[in-house]
Amino acid sequence: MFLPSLLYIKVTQYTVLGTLFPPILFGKAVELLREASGVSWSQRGECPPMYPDCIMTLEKIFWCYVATFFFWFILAVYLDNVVPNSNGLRKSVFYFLKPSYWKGEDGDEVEEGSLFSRAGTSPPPEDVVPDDEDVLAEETTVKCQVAENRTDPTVAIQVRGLVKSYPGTTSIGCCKLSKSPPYHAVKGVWLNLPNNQLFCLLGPNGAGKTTTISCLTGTTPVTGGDALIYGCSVRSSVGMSNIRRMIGVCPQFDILWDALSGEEHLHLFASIKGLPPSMIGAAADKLLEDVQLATAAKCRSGSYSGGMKRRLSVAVALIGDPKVVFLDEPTTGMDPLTRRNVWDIIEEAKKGRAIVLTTHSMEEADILSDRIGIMAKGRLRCLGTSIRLKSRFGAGYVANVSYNNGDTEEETSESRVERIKQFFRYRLNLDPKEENEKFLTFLIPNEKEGLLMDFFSELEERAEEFGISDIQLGLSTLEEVFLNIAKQAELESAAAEGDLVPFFLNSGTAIQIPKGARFVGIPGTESSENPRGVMVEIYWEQDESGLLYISDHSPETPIPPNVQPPPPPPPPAANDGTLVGFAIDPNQLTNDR
Ligand SMILES: Nc1ncnc2c1ncn2[C@@H]1O[C@H](COP(=O)(O)OP(=O)(O)OP(=O)(O)O)[C@@H](O)[C@H]1O
Repeated sequence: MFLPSLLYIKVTQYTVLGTLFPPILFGKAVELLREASGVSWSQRGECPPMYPDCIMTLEKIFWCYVATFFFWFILAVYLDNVVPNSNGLRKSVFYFLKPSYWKGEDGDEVEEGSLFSRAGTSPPPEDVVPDDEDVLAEETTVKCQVAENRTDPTVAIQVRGLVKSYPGTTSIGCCKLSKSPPYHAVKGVWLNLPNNQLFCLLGPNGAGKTTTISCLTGTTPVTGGDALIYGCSVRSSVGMSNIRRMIGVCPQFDILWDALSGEEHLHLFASIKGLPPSMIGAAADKLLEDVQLATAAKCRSGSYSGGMKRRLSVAVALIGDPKVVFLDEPTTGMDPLTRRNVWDIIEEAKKGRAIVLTTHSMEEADILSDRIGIMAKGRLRCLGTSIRLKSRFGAGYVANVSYNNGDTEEETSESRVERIKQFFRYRLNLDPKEENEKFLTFLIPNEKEGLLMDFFSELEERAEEFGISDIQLGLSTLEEVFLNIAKQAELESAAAEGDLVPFFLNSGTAIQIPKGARFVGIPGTESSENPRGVMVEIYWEQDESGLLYISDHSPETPIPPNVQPPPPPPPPAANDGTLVGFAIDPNQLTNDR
């Protein structure tokens, strides 16, 4: 308190200069008060002469200051632990009562949800046997390895029935309690991801890709199951600290400091990852060169474009030579040229490490991945190489037939096109999906695969006769596979939720049908001719936001006699009295047909 006044005396001849420094002004004020009141530091334990019965002496005030310093400091540390961080994680309100906290053994013991909400316990997600044979085979392999306690040295990441649920929370509002249901974002994923491979995780928005990556990188705690990265468990705090040393992460949203340059970011992360100081400069320069940021290396990242920030995030993920790299939509916002450059970097980075990539670009997945898994609604729906997925889940093959224009009056291009179409119709029972002046496009379903060899050899032999200039045959695209899987998952979930949507029969009658149902029986259509009544096949599509809508429906056909009547008969009516159609299990129809 007296040091500033001392300074003031020292600079008293430079009064103007002294007034520039607030502590000196404050010191002078205290000095004046002290002189006026007669209070001095040496008599701090006594009341001032003018207030002989004072409650607080200067000494008491001093010790109160010391005590409140510790009080506010401890409160700040407590609130820092119990108020949810940016990932919604916090320690329990009574964390300081646990001995493990004081022994430094509590590691990642965290809870989720806001401080003023009570996290309920959520029932685990239903244990469902995967429909897909490849997903089931992978699950069986991992389960066997776990049961036999066998580790495969080629496996970098082993995901063991990973579950992530966000429990329903009870929030206390101003006058009522509101309760949200639990949400299972990841519902039991089993996977072995080998070293030297890039595994691409695809899925529509909200499928659970980022949540899976967050669980594997320790950003969010897992609810059930486990995952091992080179034998270290994400559930243990010791395992997690080993994992953090082994991994590089490019998160979905850039976590960069605007004030630091690209070069400073790489130096910082290289030091955190323990790279020897002598190697940091060279490693950072090489990565900056690779991601084409060498010229902007010394500029503050706050001035970078979105694409440059993504490239810097990719470089941050790769610095320090991590054994496992997680890239969550790394090429979002990049122009096609830069994206190709980043693909080269990722391709190069595969050597000696495992990479997990999520993307919404099917081209990126096709080019970079060694294996692809498609997730939807928290479950892995299919698994395999791009070619396997296309042949199993694609619509089949795409044949493009280009033809020359007819050059004689008898041989016009129309007559040529008609003959090609007839050939396809007669041999494969197919009509073109697309037709223009130069070529015809046919979609050939997988079940016709056996006929294709003979069909295309004959077409090639007769190419001159048909005026065909070129034939291209390819597999359907990964995009089609993705859309099929996403639609299937949406249909399953809609059917499980039991929502009803309006539907108009050809006669104009409105009925309600279960959302997502493929075959729907129409109540009240039973007759002597059709004792089970009639049904329609509904063709569902997804709009741009993924919502299901009815694109078309088949004519009304009799329900086969083996189809079980809906429980309970007669079908219930909707609230407004509209009849409700009943879903027919497609298996009953295929057995019959
Ligand atoms: N803290 C949370 N509380 C409740 N639900 C959450 C929380 N975080 C994520 N979710 C939900 O979990 C689901 C999966 O989200 P996730 O981010 O993993 O999806 P994604 O497949 O990565 O989607 P995108 O392609 O849009 O990134 C979403 O429905 C999301 O709303």
